[in-house]
Amino acid sequence: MRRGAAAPLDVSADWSELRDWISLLKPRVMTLVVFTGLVGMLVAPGRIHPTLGAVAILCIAVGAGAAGCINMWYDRDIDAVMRRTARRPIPAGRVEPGAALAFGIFLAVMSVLLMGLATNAVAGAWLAGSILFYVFIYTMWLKRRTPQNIVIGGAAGAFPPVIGWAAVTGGVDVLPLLLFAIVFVWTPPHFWSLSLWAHDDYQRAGVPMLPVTAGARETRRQIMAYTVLLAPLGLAPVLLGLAGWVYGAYALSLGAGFLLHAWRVLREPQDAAGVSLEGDKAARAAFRFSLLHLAGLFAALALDHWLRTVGVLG
Ligand code: HEM
Ligand SMILES: CC(C)=CCC/C(C)=C/CC/C(C)=C/COP(=O)(O)OP(=O)(O)O
Repeated sequence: MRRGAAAPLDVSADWSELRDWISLLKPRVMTLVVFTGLVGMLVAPGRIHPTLGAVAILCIAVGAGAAGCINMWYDRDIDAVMRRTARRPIPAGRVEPGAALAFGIFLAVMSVLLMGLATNAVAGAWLAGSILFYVFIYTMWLKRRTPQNIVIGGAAGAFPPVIGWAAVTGGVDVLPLLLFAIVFVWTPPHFWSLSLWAHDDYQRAGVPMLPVTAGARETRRQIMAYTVLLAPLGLAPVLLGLAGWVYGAYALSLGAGFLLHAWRVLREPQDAAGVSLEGDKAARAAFRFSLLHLAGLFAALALDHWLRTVGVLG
């Protein structure tokens, strides 16, 4: 190199390092979490300045991401032995565990403080509670101890609509509690569908997910049971007069669609031990549908609310 010439910048190295830090926040999973928070905010009565509303959504995104980052720090031992997670930045050795923990705690504290300052203390407290629940109750306590980890721990992922609502109103009401219940009951069939085909990973890591402790057949039955509960719960906002028929029509179709997927999971061709003969085809489809179901339900609620607000519907 000529004396005095600047050293070439290795942009690709910088980019892949940045990508690692971003991936610690589990951005793909968090998009739907943030969307449910946004809808909680949109359907809440009252007004919030658009800038403050955007800050509140950012806080939910960063807070949820921070919780995911601390989860990855704590789970680095089991993530290293699971095929699905072995390439994550900490087990792959690209990010120091201590640095990831500091990053997660810093973002968690900042998101809660900013939420409290930009909106109100109630929303800040709900956000803090969700992060603490996900980190301490789900990750550090239940995940490695009981197959009910998802059922109880799933509450953490159900808080965002309540947080969004609280950011606007400073309180809580029946509709956000119903939205909480919907995400809460949705989480087991969402996750257990995935765990049916990720079973070997969890077994190797010694994580007591339902297919490992109770077998695939029982997991399929439980998926069906929660989906049966979810369908009427999805309709509850209409039945209680808190949403209109547009939402009701979507809730009915999406609930029926999820039930059909759960039925196919139950009837999946399987051997005597319950192992799928088709590579868990039905479970993979049910997992994909679970994402469409929740996104569709919340989008329909926002649409229904908007149509009724502008007076297109009564
Ligand atoms: C304790 C509760 C939950 C557990 C254990 C769980 C588990 C998982 C797992 C293991 C994956 C695969 C992602 C990966 O390979 O990194 C996944 C994907 C996903 N989850 Fe969940 N989940 C939970 C709750 C939720 C909630 C509440 C939401 C949204 C409201 C959600 C949204 C998503 C989305 C959008 C994906 C797809 C991500 C992608 O495209 O890769 N999950 N979930
Ligand atoms: C506002 C706030 C704090 C929201 C939290 C959102 C939340 C709890 C989302 C759950 C999503 C998720 C990927 C769980 C997987 O945990 P896992 O450790 O079982 O999955 P892994 O094996 O992929 O790490």
